[in-house]
Amino acid sequence: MFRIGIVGTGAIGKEIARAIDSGIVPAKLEAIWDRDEEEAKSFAATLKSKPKVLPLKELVEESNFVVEAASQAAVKEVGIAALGAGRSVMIMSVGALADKELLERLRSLAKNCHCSIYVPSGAVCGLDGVKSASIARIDTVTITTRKPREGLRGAPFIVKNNIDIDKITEPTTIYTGPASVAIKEFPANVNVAASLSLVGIGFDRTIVNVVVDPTIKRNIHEIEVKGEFGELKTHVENVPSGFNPKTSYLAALSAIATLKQVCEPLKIGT
Ligand SMILES: NC(=O)C1=CN([C@@H]2O[C@H](COP(=O)(O)OP(=O)(O)OC[C@H]3O[C@@H](n4cnc5c(N)ncnc54)[C@H](OP(=O)(O)O)[C@@H]3O)[C@@H](O)[C@H]2O)C=CC1
Ligand SMILES: O=C([O-])CC(=O)C(=O)O
Repeated sequence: MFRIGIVGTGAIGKEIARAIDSGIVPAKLEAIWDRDEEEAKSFAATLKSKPKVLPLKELVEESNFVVEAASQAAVKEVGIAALGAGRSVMIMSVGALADKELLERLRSLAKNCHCSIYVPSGAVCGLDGVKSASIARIDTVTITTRKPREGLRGAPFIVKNNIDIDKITEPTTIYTGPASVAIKEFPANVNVAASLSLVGIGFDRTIVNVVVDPTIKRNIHEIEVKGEFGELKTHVENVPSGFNPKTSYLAALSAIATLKQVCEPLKIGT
């Protein structure tokens, strides 16, 4: 039986915890952790499985599968602690894996301990097709992320460039460039571009457009891929999480679906 530990109990971590608690994922919710320990404790008390609230080291010791749902900065610490102790890990803050050295370190730890690193599709659709297409030649990959103001507010790129997001009254492309840069400029907004880069043609050749769109209420991601296989286009209009407007509900659902797949013998999809 999987004994899951979750680091980060915000919008995604809470949804995952509730899904395990209610039996949607056939596993035990062993422990949770958040840097707001008191909040994590009150959340744990609302769950029927009453998970322990434990700092990273103890959480890893008590669990046999660790979920990172915290921040890009947390990925290194969580990944190394979990894989180093022989636990598989699921990473939500995928942008951290743009750091080639970190990615290689985590890969090699996983290989040595016969563990896996799971990266869910998150808030995008179509990674299955891109993964298949990448077996042959891919020429171009573009992702366009459109979010309402609240979905982008506070991003380093916006702050650094003094963009007054409240003065934007029509759909405006504020960034076009490689995923390698986008993921640093919008760390809480375009992790999807990182997942796409990992399955496709890498962080430098994946082009990201970020659009502030005050006319919409959903987080929209569009992917376009051209290659030897033909062409692929996906479009998803995500309901934002009620807890965190930057994060789409689908991202949490994708994490839950991935955990279900990890825990069950039947695996479907590319
Ligand atoms: N792969 C994908 O498609 C998607 C990925 N994401 C990413 O997934 C991650 C989780 O998203 P979400 O739940 O919406 O984020 P939230 O901000 O709602 O929740 C994250 C929680 O983790 C806490 N936290 C941050 N760093 C640490 C740490 N080192 N140790 C313990 N707790 C920590 C945060 O505390 P505090 O508030 O103090 O920072 C917060 O309570 C984010 O990095 C987000 O960008 C989001 C959407 C889609
Ligand atoms: O949830 C979303 O729509 C996408 C997101 O924030 C991310 O990829 O970081």
